[in-house]
This record gives sequence, C-alpha cells and structure tokens, in this order.
Amino acid sequence: MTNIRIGNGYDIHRLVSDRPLILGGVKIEHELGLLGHSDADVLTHAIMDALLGALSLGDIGHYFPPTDDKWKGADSVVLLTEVDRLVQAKGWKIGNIDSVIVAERPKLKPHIQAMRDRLATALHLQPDQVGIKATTNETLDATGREEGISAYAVVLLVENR
Ligand SMILES: Nc1ccn([C@@H]2O[C@H](COP(=O)(O)O)[C@@H](O)[C@H]2O)c(=O)n1
Ligand SMILES: C[C@@]1(CO)OP(=O)(O)OP(=O)(O)OC[C@H]1O
Repeated sequence: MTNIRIGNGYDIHRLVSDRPLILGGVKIEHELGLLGHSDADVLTHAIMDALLGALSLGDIGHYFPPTDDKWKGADSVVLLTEVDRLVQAKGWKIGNIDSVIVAERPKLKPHIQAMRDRLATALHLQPDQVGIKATTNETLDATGREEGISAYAVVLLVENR
C-alpha cells in the first residue's frame, strides 16, 4: 500500500499602506500590502506549514526565524523551495495542494492562475496539483474589515519509492 501523509497550514498578516501585496509569489496591484519580516506572502506560508506539518517537522518559524535578519524581506517562494527540498530529502513527494485565501479585497480571481503557475513551477508540479481558491469573509472579523489577509492550505504527501 502507498504511504500517504496529510498536513494543514494557516497564516494571517496585517494589511498596511506602505507594502506590496504578494500572494502565491505573485505581486498584485492594490493600495495595501501585507506586513511581515519576509514578503509576508500568507498563501506561501500556509503551504509551507502544511508541508512541514505533514511530516511533523515543526513550522516555518523554526527554519526561518523572524528574529533572523537573513530572512528580512525574503521571497517566500525561495523559502518554499527550501521546505520542498526537506520534504524530498525525507523521501516524500507532493501529491496535491489545496488552499484558500481569505481576502475582502482585491478581487483575486484574475490572479489565481498566475499563482498556481508560479507555485507549481517552484515545486516542480503540474498546475493541476496546486489548488488555490479565494473567498471574502463577508465583511466579518479582521479579514472582513480589511485589516489583514489570511490563507489556509492542505497538502497530501506520497512516499517516494
Ligand atoms: N478576494 C476575493 C474574494 C472572492 N473572490 C471570488 O469571488 C467569489 C465569491 O466570493 P464570496 O466570498 O462572496 O463567496 C469567490 O468564489 C471567488 O471566486 C475573488 O476573486 N477574490
Ligand atoms: C516567514 C517568516 C520569516 O522570518 O517571517 P514573516 O514574514 O514574519 O511571516 P510569519 O508567518 O509571521 O512567520 C514566519 C517566519 O518564518
């Protein structure tokens, strides 16, 4: 029988006026961007935590501490490729990823394909192995008030034989 593992990840970052908005490795035109030590790409962070979680390897803060200047302004897709290397070194490969971004604005639908392509390329996957969806929070809570953007991800890992 094929061995499989499942992992889930979540992240949220605050929206501020003087930062770019980067989601799934794609820069999106918007008057607000996400605040963080890295580029604050919540979707990529949620996917990294899901990958690490699937193998009980801890979380991204353990590998890329927000207290370390090395990761200041880091491109999260580069961090993702590091996590992917770790997963592969442990003898696993990604079956598929599914995710959802919670953002009241901007409209993300026009950017979803570019995010899937960017992440699939970085992870050496086909775009149909990378699911990305968007939803508003129907104006409820912090994301609904546009104070931040959050993302959830689930991954399935398959043992490499
Ligand atoms: N930032 C967003 C949020 C949503 N979408 C798309 O709109 C659809 C409806 O969203 P609801 O939150 O009202 O259910 C959703 O299914 C997405 O296709 C979007 O593009 N960008
Ligand atoms: C990505 C890292 C890198 O220092 O920093 P942040 O951009 O602050 O992101 P967060 O999800 O708060 O923490 C994880 C960190 O590993």
